[in-house]
Amino acid sequence: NFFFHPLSSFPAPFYTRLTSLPLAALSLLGREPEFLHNLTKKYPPSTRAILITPTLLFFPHASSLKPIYWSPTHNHKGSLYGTGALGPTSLFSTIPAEDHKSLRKSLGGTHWSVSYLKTFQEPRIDNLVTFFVNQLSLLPPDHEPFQMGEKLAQFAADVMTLLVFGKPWGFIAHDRDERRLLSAFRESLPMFAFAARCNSFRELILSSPWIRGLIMPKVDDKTGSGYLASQAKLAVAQREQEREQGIGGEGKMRDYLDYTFDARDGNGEPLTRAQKEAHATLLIQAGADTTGSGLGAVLRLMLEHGECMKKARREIEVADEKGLLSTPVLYEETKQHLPYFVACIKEGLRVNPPAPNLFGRIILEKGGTVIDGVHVPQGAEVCSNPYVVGRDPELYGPDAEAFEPERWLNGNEKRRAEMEAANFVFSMGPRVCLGKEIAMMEMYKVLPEIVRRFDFEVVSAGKYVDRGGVACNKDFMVRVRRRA
Ligand code: HEM
Repeated sequence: NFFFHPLSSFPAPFYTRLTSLPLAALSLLGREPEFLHNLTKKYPPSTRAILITPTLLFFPHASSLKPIYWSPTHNHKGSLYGTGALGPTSLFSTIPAEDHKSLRKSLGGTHWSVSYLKTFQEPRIDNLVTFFVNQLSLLPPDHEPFQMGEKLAQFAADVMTLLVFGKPWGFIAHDRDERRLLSAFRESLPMFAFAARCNSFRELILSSPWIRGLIMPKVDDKTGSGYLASQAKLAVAQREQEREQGIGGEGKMRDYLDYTFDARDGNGEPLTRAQKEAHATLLIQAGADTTGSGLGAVLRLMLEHGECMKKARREIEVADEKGLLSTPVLYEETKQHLPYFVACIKEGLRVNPPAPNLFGRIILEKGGTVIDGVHVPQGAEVCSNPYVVGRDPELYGPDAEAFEPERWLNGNEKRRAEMEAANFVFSMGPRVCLGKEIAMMEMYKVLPEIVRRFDFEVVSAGKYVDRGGVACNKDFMVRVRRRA
């Protein structure tokens, strides 16, 4: 590793050059994002890439994102995805670029676009926003403080179960983590993140069918991802039956499971049952806790920065006085009439990205390639991380670490366009998050609506904590009071 490895000439602390264990351990402890950020600061700004395991090259600057993630030739995912953490292979865990391209073509489509969402799904999300607000309104003024981050994650989980299966699972109605969907997922992630980074653990231990049998979720589990997989199985079987009987399909309110029946693979064949089930499972896993984390982080940061909250609330009041906002607020209204609130959302996601993970890609080009001015040999695994590139002083300036929504509104237009283009919260390029617009729609609706309706008493400020690549808002405790 020190002398003969093709990546040996890249800068690295001796311990990351020696073994992948330090990074894996830091990830297990939830310290990876800060570690990478601090590591970046230890090298001069001219350092474009750092070796963070003996085989993994990390690019900390925003200028590296386009060459890594937009290149059709490096769309091949890296070993970080090889743990099977999310169950059977899905769009997310499909490694080869070509296979991904064809699966994405079949599962993508206009039903992921903003205009589709506004027409067909926003009214359904409105019902959940109203229900969420009503449930909070029922709390007595002296109620016990509760975990606001959890509440918002439960809202996001209801939205996802509604959009995928046609019915929310009742997270908001029962005020609990139904079937431990969120907590079981969170508990499993650090171990899988460890396995993703620690080459020997993954190759020697996780590849054993016996060990996999022990730790992987099972469809007869009564909770967590195993239960989710069993529900996806059941739902796919039911839809098949309904279609055979001529019920459902066209004309019916369509949810995302329905669209897996329309999807065709590269040969024009329908997806297999397993593919449909894996996709439904993936959408919930990828879209519930991540969106919940983002919702919690934005609200937490706004409350932490009282001036921002004041400004955002004033903006809502002015828009309300002019009669510009519906109840609940529509996506388009937030976009048009609440620019400061939108800036708070962008800034919150930049500072506390919900998925502060390493997104690895393999360089397959013959002779290697050049990324951010450095030559990377063929076969190397490269990655970046939204927490670190979101703090790149070259793009965001000396106050890159501060929460300053104004940066998205004021100043140089060219710089703002560069910031938009370098937004890595949802990744970018051919493997960009499929549900980005759904997540943004949730943010643009439920956050302004609760800020409009409630005062928040922060009992415990809470903090941003990484748990195996998905962050949460730990101990963010509030009391809420309905505003007049
Ligand atoms: C704030 C919330 C969210 C964040 C931060 C987020 C982040 C991401 C990121 C970073 C990726 C790319 C991973 C990679 O390159 O390997 C991704 C992929 C994906 N996300 Fe999201 N996501 C969010 C919400 C959602 C929602 C709501 C859904 C579903 C409706 C969703 C579905 C997916 C899917 C299916 C993929 C795989 C796409 C592909 O590989 O083609 N995500 N997400």
